Amino acid sequence: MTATLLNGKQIAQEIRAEIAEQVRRRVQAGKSQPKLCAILVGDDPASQVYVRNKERACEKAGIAGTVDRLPATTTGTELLARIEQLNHDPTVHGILVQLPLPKSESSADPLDERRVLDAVSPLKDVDAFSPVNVGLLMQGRPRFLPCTPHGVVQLLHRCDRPVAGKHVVVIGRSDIVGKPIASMLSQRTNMANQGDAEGGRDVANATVTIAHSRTENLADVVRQADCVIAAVGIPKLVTADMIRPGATVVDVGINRVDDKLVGDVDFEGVKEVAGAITPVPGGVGPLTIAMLLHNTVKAAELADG
Ligand SMILES: Nc1nc2c(c(=O)[nH]1)N[C@@H](CN(C=O)c1ccc(C(=O)N[C@@H](CCC(=O)O)C(=O)O)cc1)CN2
Ligand SMILES: [Mg+2]
Repeated sequence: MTATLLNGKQIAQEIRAEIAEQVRRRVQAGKSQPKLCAILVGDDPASQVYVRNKERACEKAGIAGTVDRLPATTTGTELLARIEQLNHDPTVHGILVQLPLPKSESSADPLDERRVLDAVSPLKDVDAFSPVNVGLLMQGRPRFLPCTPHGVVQLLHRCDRPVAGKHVVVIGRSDIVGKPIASMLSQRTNMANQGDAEGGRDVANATVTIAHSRTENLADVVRQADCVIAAVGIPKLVTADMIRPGATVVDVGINRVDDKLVGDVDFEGVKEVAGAITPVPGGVGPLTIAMLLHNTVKAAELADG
């Protein structure tokens, strides 16, 4: 069997076109142009590419996008002060701090990721990393959905891969992907809130298992899954023998091995067993940026009152 390819790149393009149209209508109605400010500290090459891609995606969608590029020598106090400025700037609707932050050069005044993310106003927190937004999501009344998990939900929804009543195994328990996707897929209502739900399937009400580095007999656990979501950051961890025939396999991993991009799934082997599979690149990654645009428009709507 050869799996259906879940083309995240194409779905991201569809979503971005929908958002561009939403922004066009919004501005035509006399409302403000949504504005996103990204903060990039240091010179991590991958982060520079992601932030540049966010800037470009904003521009194409009619969203104003700016990037604050700060040196790796920036202190915790300086970064918190910049976030506070943006929190109070009424022209800025969305704020994000690109992760990872560099290893601090100032031991007296370090860049503390938790403190930095906590400082972003929950009403402008388009990454949905603040404790307020995480709490709202856990309670089933999200304000912003975290971008990568929302991308996965959109992918399953738009590719007609229902998970209601099914067993989803999430491999990985990060705050950015594993924990929120497990929460979203197990909730009572569909979390996919971009675009028209018609034609899609219920992406909620799943039975979810979270597996991780301490899980015993990982292969046995994964073999029980109707849908596997791999977000653990270990290249090609998920192999064909771990997959139930016909299962849906979503690869969130982006690992650089010998200058090549490799997912957490052994794509060549698994595609012969799975019912559907995302590639890397071109799977979940492009949806992260599409869902960031969605959240930026939502932040502008919240500011409308
Ligand atoms: N503040 C944030 N930091 C980080 C996030 C985030 O959502 N918010 N996620 C990742 C990085 N990221 C966006 O920031 C991101 C990663 C990958 C892609 C993507 O499109 N990947 C492509 C491959 C691109 C490549 O060649 O590297 C793909 O998978 O097809 C988009 C966004 C960590 N930090
Ligand atoms: Mg991918």
